[in-house]
Amino acid sequence: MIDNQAHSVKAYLAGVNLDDPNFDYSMTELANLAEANNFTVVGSSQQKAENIVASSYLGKGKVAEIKDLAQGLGASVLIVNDELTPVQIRNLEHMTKLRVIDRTELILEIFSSRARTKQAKLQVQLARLQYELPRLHPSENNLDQQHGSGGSTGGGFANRGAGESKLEMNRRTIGKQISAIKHELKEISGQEEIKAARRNQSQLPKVALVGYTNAGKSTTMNGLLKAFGAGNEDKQVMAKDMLFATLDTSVRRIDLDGFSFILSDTVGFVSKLPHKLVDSFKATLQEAKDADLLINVVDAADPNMNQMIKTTLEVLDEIGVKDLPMITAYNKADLTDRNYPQIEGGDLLYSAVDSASIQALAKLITTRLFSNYQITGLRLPLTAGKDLAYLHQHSRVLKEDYQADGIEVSARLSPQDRARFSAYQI
Ligand SMILES: Nc1nc2c(ncn2[C@@H]2O[C@H](COP(=O)(O)OP(=O)(O)OP(=O)(O)O)[C@@H](O)[C@H]2O)c(=O)[nH]1
Ligand SMILES: [Mg+2]
Repeated sequence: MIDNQAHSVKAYLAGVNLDDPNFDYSMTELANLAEANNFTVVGSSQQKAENIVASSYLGKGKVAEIKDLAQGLGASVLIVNDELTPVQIRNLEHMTKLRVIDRTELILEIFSSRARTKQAKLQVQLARLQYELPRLHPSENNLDQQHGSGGSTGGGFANRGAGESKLEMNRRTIGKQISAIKHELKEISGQEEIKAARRNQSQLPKVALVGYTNAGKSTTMNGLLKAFGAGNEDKQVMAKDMLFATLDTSVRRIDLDGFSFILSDTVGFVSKLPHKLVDSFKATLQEAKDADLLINVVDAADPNMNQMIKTTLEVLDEIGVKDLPMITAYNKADLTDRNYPQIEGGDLLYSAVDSASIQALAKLITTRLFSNYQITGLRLPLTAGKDLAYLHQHSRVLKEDYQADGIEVSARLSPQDRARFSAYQI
């Protein structure tokens, strides 16, 4: 565990640049992640190279240079821009005399400190244990370390045998914890009420807010809820100026004029999001996979906007979201000098805290989701209670009139539902 809550610890950053055009941006991100973890970033170095050095990530000369610079600036921690092997971390710590933290551990740590619900906590714990498992080392008393009570016990040759059996025990314990958590997560997602809620939700079109962390997804959800919350206006989600404020998925029904859909808000993205983390957040990200329309919320006031868009598209690809219709929603226009709200092509420049913007977003969603829906008149037999219930769940029923020979209904129907009820059309 990274323990820097009591006072801000000074950290030095380092990264290997393998001729990556986005390298500078990834270092900016690393600094933001470090600061989100309460570190004070005092300096940063990069090494241009063709390969990562297998034993120590950075080359020897660079390590010596960083050691001097970091010490001169009073840093006690070195944060590196990639996920390192256990050997690389140990060697770097040995060579620099600094505590070395890699990008994955940094992100895991932020997720740990933000997790509030049981599901989020279990998902983070799972990712953390999976990260730690291959990093157990015979010379380290890892489980003690995990509970914050000790560091390396520095196993020499003499206690190697004891160390190895301890290692086996630690591996077994972590392995058991991993299966227990997987089991518990499965149970949570299998709970009947959640399943029932999903079934109900699946009747209406689904829209998912996705995007880079801190772009304004939750604020956008709150704006739509406030204006069109269908009686759930007070079910606002948490929006906050920090990385990864949201770690769960919230799902709400939105009733626009004549149209309804299900809106979800979920965890934000960052580049090089650790695979294990993406993997353990599968359930949370499911909503985005099931969506009929994605709203990619972008911070239009951030100079790195284009890289953030690229990052979001990469993460979506990684979680298997492909070829879904998408609106790019350029948020925080109030922090730019441009006029808003403004619809351009299929996209929107807006501010999530501006009500005219929220109306424009709603209109755009309507156009994209419901353009081929039509108001349809039906006459159902009086015995068609099931059909009527279906219509209420799947569409917006605008009129329902009981007459002697049947129920006259007017509803806004998708092409599929128009075909389904064609026999009853009037
Ligand atoms: N000025 C301005 N600030 C905004 C706007 N939209 C959101 N914010 C602020 O941006 C910060 C992040 O907003 P959130 O809605 O929490 O962002 P998010 O995308 O849900 O972030 P994560 O859940 O952390 O990934 C908050 O401080 C919001 O108040 C906007 O249109 N204008
Ligand atoms: Mg959020």
